[in-house]
Amino acid sequence: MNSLLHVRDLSVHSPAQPILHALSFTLEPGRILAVIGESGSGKSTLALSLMGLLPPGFQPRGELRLNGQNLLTLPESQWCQIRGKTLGMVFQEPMSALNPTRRIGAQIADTLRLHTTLTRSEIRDQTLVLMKQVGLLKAGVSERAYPHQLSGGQRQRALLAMALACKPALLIADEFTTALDPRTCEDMMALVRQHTEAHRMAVLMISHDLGLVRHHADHVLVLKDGTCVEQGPTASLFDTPVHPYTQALLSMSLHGAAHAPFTRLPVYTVPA
Ligand SMILES: Nc1ncnc2c1ncn2[C@@H]1O[C@H](COP(=O)(O)OP(=O)(O)OP(=O)(O)O)[C@@H](O)[C@H]1O
Repeated sequence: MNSLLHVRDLSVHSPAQPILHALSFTLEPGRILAVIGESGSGKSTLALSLMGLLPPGFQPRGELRLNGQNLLTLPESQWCQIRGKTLGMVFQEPMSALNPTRRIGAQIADTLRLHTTLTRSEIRDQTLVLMKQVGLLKAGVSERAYPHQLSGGQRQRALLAMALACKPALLIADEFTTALDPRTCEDMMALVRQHTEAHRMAVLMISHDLGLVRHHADHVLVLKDGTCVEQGPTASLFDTPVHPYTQALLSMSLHGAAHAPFTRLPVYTVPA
């Protein structure tokens, strides 16, 4: 089996309620898997499980294998080695992921310093290469700028530079394009695609933008109330959705709702 990520029977309980129910899927190197579903369906909980960042009191069960290793059994010290190196992460709100007191160049360099054996001058050169790749240099952003001196889109570009710095095997992207203008969004996705092709990076992408998902994802997994109701190759899932919930989700997007947060869909009960 070629899978980079093998999720089997992943369930997550919060102290109050079950959040995810026996999710199973695989992700191969170089592939993009999109997870879609209404607000509250558990997409971010899945992303946080994959990064070992579940809130206190949340209990994951099952198997989350990355390159064969079950992440759910790892101590925090080993998670710290994986995050930023094998696992890259980008989120919707970049300000919460950036240190407001450190310059952008230094924060990108930190990732390289932590996870590579590059020399000081190689790190400086590579930081500039990354800033160029994500379009920060072209936008006139200096490596000496602080996060508050950047626009939201520029901060997101800086976060992507940090996430891609160590050429991760898997990128978790949780609604990271939501606040971006269409041009920046396409630039960012193009860079992500370049990494999937050049470095065989796999991507688990969470998005409410079904146009973006259709254009960029290879596979799609549909979540409803923490349960996977349908998953499959993007073209067939969009062209011939089988599950009534998927049909309803996609028909909402046809009516122009793809770029807005989902409103509640008609209640559909998943058969036991
Ligand atoms: N820190 C938390 N404490 C308690 N419950 C939480 C917490 N975070 C999320 N939940 C609950 O877990 C469920 C799934 O939330 P989650 O954020 O994973 O959904 P989502 O699909 O990512 O939603 P959205 O699209 O709005 O980001 C919801 O019922 C939510 O209330």
